[in-house]
Amino acid sequence: MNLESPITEVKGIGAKTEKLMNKIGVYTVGDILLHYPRDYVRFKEPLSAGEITQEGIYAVIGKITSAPVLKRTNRMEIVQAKVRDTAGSVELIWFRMPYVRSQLKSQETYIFYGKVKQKGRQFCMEQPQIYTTEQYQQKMQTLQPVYARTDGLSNQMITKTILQAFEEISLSYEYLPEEIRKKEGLCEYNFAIRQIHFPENMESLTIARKRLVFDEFFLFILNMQMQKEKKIMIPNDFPIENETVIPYILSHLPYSLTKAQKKCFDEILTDMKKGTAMQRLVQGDVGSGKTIVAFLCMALMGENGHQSALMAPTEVLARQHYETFMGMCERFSLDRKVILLTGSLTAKEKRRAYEDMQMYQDAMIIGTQALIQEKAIYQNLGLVITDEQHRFGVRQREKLAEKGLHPHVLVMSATPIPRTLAIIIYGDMDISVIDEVPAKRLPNKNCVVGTSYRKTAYEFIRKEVQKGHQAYVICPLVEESEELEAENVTDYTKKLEAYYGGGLTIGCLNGKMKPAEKNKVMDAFAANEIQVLVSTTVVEVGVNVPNATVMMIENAERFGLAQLHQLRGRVGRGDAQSYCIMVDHAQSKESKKRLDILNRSNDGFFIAREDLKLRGPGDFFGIRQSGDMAFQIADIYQDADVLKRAADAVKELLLKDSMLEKEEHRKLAAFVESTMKEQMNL
Ligand SMILES: Nc1ncnc2c1ncn2[C@@H]1O[C@H](COP(=O)(O)OP(=O)(O)OP(=O)(O)O)[C@@H](O)[C@H]1O
Repeated sequence: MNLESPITEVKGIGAKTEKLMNKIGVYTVGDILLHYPRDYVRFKEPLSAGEITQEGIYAVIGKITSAPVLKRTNRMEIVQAKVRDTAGSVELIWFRMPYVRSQLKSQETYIFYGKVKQKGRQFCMEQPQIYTTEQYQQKMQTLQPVYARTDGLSNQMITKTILQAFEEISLSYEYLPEEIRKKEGLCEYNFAIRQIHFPENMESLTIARKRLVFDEFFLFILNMQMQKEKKIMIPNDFPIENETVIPYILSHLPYSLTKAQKKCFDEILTDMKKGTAMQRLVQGDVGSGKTIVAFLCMALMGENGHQSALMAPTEVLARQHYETFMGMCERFSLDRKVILLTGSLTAKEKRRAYEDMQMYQDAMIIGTQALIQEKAIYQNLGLVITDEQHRFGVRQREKLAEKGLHPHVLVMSATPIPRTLAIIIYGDMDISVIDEVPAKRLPNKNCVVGTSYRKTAYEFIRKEVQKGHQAYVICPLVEESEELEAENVTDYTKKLEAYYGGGLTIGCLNGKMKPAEKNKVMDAFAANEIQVLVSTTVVEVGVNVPNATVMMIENAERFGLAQLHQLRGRVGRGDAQSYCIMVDHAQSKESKKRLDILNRSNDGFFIAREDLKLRGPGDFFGIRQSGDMAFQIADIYQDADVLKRAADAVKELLLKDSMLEKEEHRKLAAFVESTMKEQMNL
């Protein structure tokens, strides 16, 4: 077995599990090993039965007071037992596990681990894991991985598969040159990949993570720099001869551009008139007005007879932009074809979109990744605008170039990255910054509260809705989790429905829904048919419903500051005063300190800088700052130092051996080559 072997070669993986694995992007043995945990949990200090006073995940220590009983219903067998102390008891229930009965001996002490629910006045633990005291002590030393997963594929199944894969595979390669590894004090790849899944302790996890983060940055920058070396300047094939559309649009806009928007557009215009194709990044804080800049660019292209495309990260956003652009064309009486191309269009609609792309040489085309697939054939594509999530790297440019296309490229980013870091990450691009929001807008009012404040928050939401406004409530999880204690949208929606008792219309949105369902919910929210939207972070990037004025975030402590800032950027987009309520479940000193930064400022760049100051190595549980960047484990904020070191290491390496031809760099060259090929297969 090797890394390229199909996942079915791992013992125990049949066709059914294979399908589920595919759903989380796992096709090969290599894929599952790169499916890093998204969190870790420590086994908790055990409590005695009487110490349990509310629902949650617990370890309960105690004696089984009487022999477990086995009950048979016509559907299944159920084993029941009880742990008891003088202050209380917890009932234990196992479904479809009759063998448990013979495992447990009356009057012996065990530790039971699992989720406790309250049924009437009795606390109940369902499907608890059983440990002896010694076994549990050992477990407490280790950290348990928690993986991103899908319905039907349990954390245990993923864990088992990875353990099995480690048994069967020999991981002996080390591609990082010894010199770099030593200088940077990095552990071996072998060690890192094992420890990231099954860390022996916190220290080894930190060591492992350091290595993998370094690798990710190092390979990314190396790739970029090597391509840059090879790259010949692409000539600008799209002359701008007519600019009249710009002053025309600007004079018909209901507002005037901010100074920062103007400066940014001027920089773009200068690029477009240069002899070579543009490659520019526009960084703008949430709500700073990037969309109008994109529209101006695309209108200009159309005016000069060139097509342009805007690639959004999600269907929801693509549709939103499409509607906005259609609306603007109408308002400015611009006779320009706007085409929508996304994966969820029907076959007939897609065919129509392709035909329109053939017919209208000056069209504005808006869509998702579907825009760069085989069947999308352009006429004279002069400009591609994308966002950082699908950062249109050299690879994708090559993909377009294969089709004979060399458009200008504009990348839009709402992640406020300090300039020093942006220069490294976007080393192959020029950078513009929109560093102000429209002046008339009222800054959001923020508060950080505990869970006891919920009722007040719900009543506040009710009042805002009565005024005609809308609210978002964000939860970290889609559904209840066995491993993580955090709110989930499924149960929360029910809870809110029960609370408001039909008085308010509640909607539910999450990433697992089909695109068509998501569109329906978003359309209903945009039309104010849904007044309170309970959602995961799928609304994070770019959603623009200016009528929404409340953003309530449950488990705010579980999100990165940049992510929270993005989330609250969904409100305060219209004229009305908006509010962000962050519910801190941890109430720890650290979480208070972090959330206070958001409380104090609405400026994304300030937040990013403060966040950098606060963070230390190893400070990463449950928090992925910039999940929207191209990195799997590395985090540009938290790992800013490593990013700089990796950039220096690449520079030094390429100075010595610019094409990686030396013997000691062979393995690295081969590795870079293979990762590049992978990226080509988009
Ligand atoms: N100069 C301006 N003055 C007043 N309003 C503006 C200005 N520019 C844009 N807007 C409005 O501000 C709102 C937010 O703009 P836009 O959707 O472009 O934000 P964005 O930069 O894409 O932010 P995000 O990254 O959060 O999506 C829109 O409703 C837009 O019409």
